[in-house]
Amino acid sequence: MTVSALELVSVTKAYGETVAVNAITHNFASGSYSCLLGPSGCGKSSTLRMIAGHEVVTEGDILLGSANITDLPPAKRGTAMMFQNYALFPHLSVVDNVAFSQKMQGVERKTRRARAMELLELVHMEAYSERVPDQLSGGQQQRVALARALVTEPQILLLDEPLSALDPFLRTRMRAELKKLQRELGISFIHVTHSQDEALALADDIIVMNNAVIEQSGAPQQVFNAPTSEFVARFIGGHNVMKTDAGLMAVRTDRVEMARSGESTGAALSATVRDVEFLGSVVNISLDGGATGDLIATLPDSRFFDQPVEIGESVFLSWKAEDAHHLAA
Ligand SMILES: Nc1ncnc2c1ncn2[C@@H]1O[C@H](COP(=O)(O)OP(=O)(O)OP(=O)(O)O)[C@@H](O)[C@H]1O
Repeated sequence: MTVSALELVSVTKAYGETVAVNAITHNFASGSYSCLLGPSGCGKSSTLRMIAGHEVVTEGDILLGSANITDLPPAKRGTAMMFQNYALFPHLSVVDNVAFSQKMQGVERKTRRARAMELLELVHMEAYSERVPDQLSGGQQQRVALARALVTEPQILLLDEPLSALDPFLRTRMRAELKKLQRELGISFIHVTHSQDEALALADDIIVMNNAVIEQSGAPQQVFNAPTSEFVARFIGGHNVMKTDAGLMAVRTDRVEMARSGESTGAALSATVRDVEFLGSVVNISLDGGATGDLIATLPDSRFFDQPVEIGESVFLSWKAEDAHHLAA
């Protein structure tokens, strides 16, 4: 199967007066894992639902390869959606849940059950085929929902907060399984999340949304290392946003060097230790940077404990010029 790229061209969604998505343009590369990342209400689910065909596009176009799919019904688009609550039919067995869409297409029973069993094997759920959803754990229900979405052989799988119903341990495990599945199938996954960690761990391409627009997109390392706006620097986490004479700047908290007062450094800033938080492998030191604002220095635990600082102590902070990035306000 050839997998096409998906393109959003100036796509807008308005619900009456509310503009949920405002003229966004983005190219999702074929066979890539993309995460739509942003806070609640930024328009990511509306974007996903328009791609799926569950929501009418107010303006703009959605192109899949050379086809304009903007106005096609969901089943004719080459996309499939996996919902947050999995939306399994409670009275149908696992295998019948997975085979359901083929039944609707008139595929004969034996063929559709065989195909459903193939998909259940793919997600390691073949042993549970005759159970009903209530007899499965959250993680198992999610696997069945995945199999059900994939049975239609979509070019693009759309996932709306697929991991949010799982406990933290299972979430990390399923995250790895989603990524592996996407790699094996070679189709595109577009995954909506408000979790920075999830997006950084999974995505080839992160699309950060805020207030109905795309603030920044790119590879995880690129977005994390060089946020271009204050919003992205704060939302992606791990950054200090500093007020300087040259405007707002971002520096990763783990790129801040800390020296004690009196030591000779090319210090950029003096600051006072406000708090020390031990996080296992690293220690976060909260600092009062005066007019520059509050900062955090993240040190490896061994470095911190070699020369621990006390709350109230004065320190000098510095960083390499290339680690500081100008931010749009
Ligand atoms: N059916 C609807 N009718 C009216 N307004 C809506 C509707 N669906 C969403 N909205 C509004 O559109 C905006 C974007 O909503 P959307 O669900 O796309 O955001 P989101 O980023 O996915 O948020 P969340 O993470 O909370 O699901 C919000 O202001 C929301 O209140």
